[in-house]
Amino acid sequence: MGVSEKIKEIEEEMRRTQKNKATEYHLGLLKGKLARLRAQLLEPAPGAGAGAGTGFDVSKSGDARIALVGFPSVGKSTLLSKITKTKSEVAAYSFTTLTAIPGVLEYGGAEIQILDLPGIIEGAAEGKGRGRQVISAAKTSDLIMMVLDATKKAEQRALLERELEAVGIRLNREPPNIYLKAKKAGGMKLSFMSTPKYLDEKMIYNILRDYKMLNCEVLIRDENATVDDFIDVIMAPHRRYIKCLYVYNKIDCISMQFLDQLAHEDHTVVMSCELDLGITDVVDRAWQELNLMRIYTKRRGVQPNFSEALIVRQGATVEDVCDQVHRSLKESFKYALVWGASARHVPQRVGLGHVVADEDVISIVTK
Ligand SMILES: Nc1nc2c(ncn2[C@@H]2O[C@H](COP(=O)(O)OP(=O)(O)OP(=O)(O)O)[C@@H](O)[C@H]2O)c(=O)[nH]1
Ligand SMILES: [K+]
Ligand SMILES: [Mg+2]
Repeated sequence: MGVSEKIKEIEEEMRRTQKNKATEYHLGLLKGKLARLRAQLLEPAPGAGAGAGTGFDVSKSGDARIALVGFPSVGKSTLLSKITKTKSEVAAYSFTTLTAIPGVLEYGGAEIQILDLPGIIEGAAEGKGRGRQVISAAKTSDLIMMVLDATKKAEQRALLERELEAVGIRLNREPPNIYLKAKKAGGMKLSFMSTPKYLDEKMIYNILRDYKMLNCEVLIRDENATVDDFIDVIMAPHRRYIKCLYVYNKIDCISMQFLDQLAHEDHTVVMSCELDLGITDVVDRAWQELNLMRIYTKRRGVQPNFSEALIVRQGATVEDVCDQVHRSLKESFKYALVWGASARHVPQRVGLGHVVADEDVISIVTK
């Protein structure tokens, strides 16, 4: 029996099994098995070369990567052509795009790689169409833009989410607050910060044994942790926690009332590529979700160059900015002058520990 068939069988058994106190442990084990099989599905078979589990052969470039994921003909390629200089073929029929098409979005001196991907359909995670390849490519991104057709049924979003979940992508979530460390000896050591509501010792020991993790240390820090969370922690190398922005396209074809409803959902933006509506909003929101900041450097007496930015993560300090310029810069650092949102007055004289803000201008003074 192939892996896909085994997965189907387990899913079938889970559907048949009634959820109650007596079946809870059995269901927990089935979940664990399912997670292992799904990970296997993504591993290319030995000797298969760059096969099933790998994404498309596009190397990463720029400061971050955004993947456009969605059903066929929702407007992914149309969007790529709007926000980058790359032209990806657009047509009214499904599967117009057959491979990954990279483009570059320039955003105030930052360069973001946008990957236009083939459309995926239900069953993608199990290998339908290019599904697995698309999802593997999505797994390498810093942000998934899930492009949705506003005129289609609301289920499309949940369907896609399920496909991404099935291959270990967790959208807009943090890793579970559970500590797990494999040991060489000493058996299974389990402790809790407070009594968990959805997990008990028996369940955890069962799953650990099933995964042959007979020597390990577990600390459940979150009382709301579930069996799925615990399996995610065991499967950590196969899990990716990625931000997702839901982008509803074709709002030119829906009522104002429905548009208003969509626009108020979390992590959601609406647009019409056809009418050129909301595109800048989509780009701004994507930038926000990436949680990056653009810092412009300025030399004494010279205007800063706003077409080139240093890209740092949210919470970065002047020290991180120095490291971006040059690895040894902080050794000769004396102080920095800062203009912008993080400065109390401009310019503010600051040290290495100063936390910068998006679009700050910084002048570094060395010894
Ligand atoms: N009404 C309307 N049609 C749109 C809009 N944006 C794109 N389209 C149309 O939708 C169709 C599909 O667009 P594509 O960009 O090829 O869609 P895709 O998601 O890349 O499709 P695949 O590559 O086949 O997965 C084309 O006929 C577009 O002209 C929009 O905002 N409104
Ligand atoms: K299309
Ligand atoms: Mg396309």
